[in-house]
Amino acid sequence: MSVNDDVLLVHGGTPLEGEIRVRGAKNLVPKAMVAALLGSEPSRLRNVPDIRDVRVVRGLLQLHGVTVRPGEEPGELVLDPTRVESANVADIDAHAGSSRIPILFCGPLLHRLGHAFIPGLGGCDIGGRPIDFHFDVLRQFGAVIEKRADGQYLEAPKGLRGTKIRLPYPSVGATEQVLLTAVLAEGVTELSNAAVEPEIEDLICVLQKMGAIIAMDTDRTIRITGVDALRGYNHQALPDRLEAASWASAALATEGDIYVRGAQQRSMMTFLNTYRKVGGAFEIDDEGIRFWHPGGQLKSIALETDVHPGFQTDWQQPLVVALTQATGLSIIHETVYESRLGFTSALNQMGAHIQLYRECLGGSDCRFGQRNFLHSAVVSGPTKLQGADLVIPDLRGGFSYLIAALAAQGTSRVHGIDLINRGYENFMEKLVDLGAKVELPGQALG
Ligand SMILES: CC(=O)N[C@H]1[C@@H](OP(=O)(O)OP(=O)(O)OC[C@H]2O[C@@H](n3ccc(=O)[nH]c3=O)[C@H](O)[C@@H]2O)O[C@H](CO)[C@@H](O)[C@@H]1O
Ligand SMILES: C=C(OP(=O)(O)O)C(=O)O
Repeated sequence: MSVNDDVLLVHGGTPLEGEIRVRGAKNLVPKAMVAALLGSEPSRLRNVPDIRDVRVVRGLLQLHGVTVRPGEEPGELVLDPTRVESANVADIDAHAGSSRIPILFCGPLLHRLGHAFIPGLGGCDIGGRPIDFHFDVLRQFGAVIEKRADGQYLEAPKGLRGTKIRLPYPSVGATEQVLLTAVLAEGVTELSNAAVEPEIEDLICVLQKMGAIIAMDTDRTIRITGVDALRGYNHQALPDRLEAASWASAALATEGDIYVRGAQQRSMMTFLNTYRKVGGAFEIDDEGIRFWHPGGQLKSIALETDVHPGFQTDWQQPLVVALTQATGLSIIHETVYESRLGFTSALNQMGAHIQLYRECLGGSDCRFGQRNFLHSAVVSGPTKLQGADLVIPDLRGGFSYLIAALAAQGTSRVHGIDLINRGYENFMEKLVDLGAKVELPGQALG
């Protein structure tokens, strides 16, 4: 995509109507691809979306000697890790790209090669995003970590041994780090205060198919019994509940009606409850979920993001755009990332009334109270939005700006749209299919 392609003109005021499809989850697929590194034979992953985070991990795996090729059905990848030991790894930095995933190569590479090099990480700029939990748990397994100018170098001189770990916070990435390391470690690992997001359960399903022994208790404890070797897997990735919720929020904000094929009730229950409280309508069938604005006024709500089964933080930004159209004061308390509300200043430029606070507004005190982070918001609505010049700050913030521009009167210029390709497959085609009036300057869409 050239620099000029990275701007989208959005002519707002048209409800989004029609059907789109979501495929495998951005927060599962790249991790399942990394899991293939642990196997002694090829794995098949189905329902793989064509998004940048998948391409980045594909490049990293290939660099490590994994052959990745399309399978028989569309969206299927076959990952063959049988030649990892003979790979000559070079130029890893160039492939790290914008994703968080390279950190999850640690355990699998330590098992296979006895060493690993992890370059700087990407991912959304929505808080400090430290990786201290990852390195703490790897040390507990027996890894030795050396910080170098261009990244982290790891070795496991005595191999990796099962251990008892308690996470300070139920981090998704650190839980996955433990899973991907413990399955081939010697002995039993007991992880408490683990994250239990649906994508983690799906990763556990992948690992169990490979031959791992993993038990999940009801109290955030996961017990992994290390095994000597793992096979390949054949797995259909769970659908992207975060993308599905983004389109649901778009339907609400634009007074539209969108059938999201692939959306699943089970992984979206908390979102669906909130959607209903706001006044959004939905109807669930075996193939997907239809989301629509039923007419009348939307209702303001108090919303707190949290780890699963709480309200997922990645659902927050798109829903906030819809809340600018709700009557009264909505309160948002972001408890997962300290800086995930900065995107609201552009919404204010468009006519929204959103005030940020350092205090924990809403139900509970969180890690960010008293620490000077603007992590609570009060949204006062409804407000008419006007088109504006917008610069995309991060993945979900970017999609939120698209929704705001579509809900607004007039034309917006949305800069930096390529970032949205990191987690939304074919989003421009989907917008066109839903009747959005969008154009890439100098090019026809749809
Ligand atoms: C690729 C992927 O799956 N990304 C998801 C994953 O990110 P990711 O796995 O990076 O998020 P985590 O759950 O680890 O982060 C949650 C919190 O823990 C903190 N933390 C995390 C690790 C660490 O070593 N130290 C530390 O302090 C973070 O700063 C953050 O405040 O889960 C997030 C929370 O559901 C989602 O928003 C992201 O979309
Ligand atoms: C924060 C997100 O992703 P990542 O962890 O990949 O930056 C996201 O998907 O909203």
